[in-house]
Amino acid sequence: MDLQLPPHEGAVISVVDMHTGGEPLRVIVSGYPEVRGDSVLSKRRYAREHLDHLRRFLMHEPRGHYDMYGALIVDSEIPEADLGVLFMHNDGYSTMCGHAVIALGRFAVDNKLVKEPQSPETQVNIHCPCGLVKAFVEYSGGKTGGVRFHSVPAFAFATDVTVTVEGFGEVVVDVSYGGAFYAFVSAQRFGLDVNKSRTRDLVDAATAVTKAVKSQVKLHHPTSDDLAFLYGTILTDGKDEFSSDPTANICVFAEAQVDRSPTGSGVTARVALQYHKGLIQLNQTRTFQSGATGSQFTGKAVQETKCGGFRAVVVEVAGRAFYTGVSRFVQEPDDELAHGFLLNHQGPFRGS
Ligand SMILES: O=C(O)[C@H]1NCC[C@@H]1O
Repeated sequence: MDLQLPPHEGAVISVVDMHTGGEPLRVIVSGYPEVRGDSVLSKRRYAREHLDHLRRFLMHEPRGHYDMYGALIVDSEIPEADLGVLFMHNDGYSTMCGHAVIALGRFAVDNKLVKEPQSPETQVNIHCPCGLVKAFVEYSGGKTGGVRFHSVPAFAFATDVTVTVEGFGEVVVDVSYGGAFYAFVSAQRFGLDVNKSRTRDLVDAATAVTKAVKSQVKLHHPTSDDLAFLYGTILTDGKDEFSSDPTANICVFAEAQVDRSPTGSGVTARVALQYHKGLIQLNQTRTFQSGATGSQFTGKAVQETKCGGFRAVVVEVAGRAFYTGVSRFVQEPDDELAHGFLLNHQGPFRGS
């Protein structure tokens, strides 16, 4: 059967779907209008202000779902970048996304966005809103495989901060930056287990922490105010001391969105925190496991550096991404739900 597109209005948007450790990545390959701006950060602002209907069209139902994630490839103003990217989720636009970098590394090599692929690894420089991230993609016999990346300087922003969390009282959290800011706290503080508790309970606790930190801790980033916001909360199993055993965490980000992967930017921030506390040394590789799916990334601090006045580290994160499909999305003129809506099991219907 020769599949035809139905009669539609507006652009046809083509995507390639992938996943990294279970976390989806919808890579937008054509159909988007020009994203204006003279930097990746200003393009992020432009997309938020002028093109947000397209994010909802692709991320929300009926084409996406509550926990969908996307990447829009854009031009970068940095000469050494092979590509620029904007990240999108259920509520807006992120500044860093490790699971997406792992998938995009493969995508870039497979789709010849880099010059000549090299074996055993091809370097892909991806300009994310937080800065230049270097991905190293396994490449052999014409096939791409696992990906490791070096993120932007990561640093512990504040440790042992007491916040008052609705429903839980005073909670002590750490705040760390790995291209995006996260609050970290052991799930045990809420009587929960990141591997065994109901996802809904983990989401409720993490969301309450996010709300508290957002209102009670003022964040700042040395290079741009656009980076100074709390992206989410990561509940951990509390096993921060170095060990060859995996340590589990679950990341709840954006609007109570649950990462299926161990969270590349979260692993970056968590390694920076562990390094800051003297719990891990340079080049000690730790395995991080998703409490949601059991999928794993590895992470290690590879170099000391600075970010403004913060002592920072370059963190290497490694994982594997897979392709799941290719789609072309359209909108029929008489479809009242075509613009996208969100439904989760806890809240009311939210049309967009
Ligand atoms: O791997 C990561 O860094 C991302 N996954 C979804 C939330 C984060 O952006």
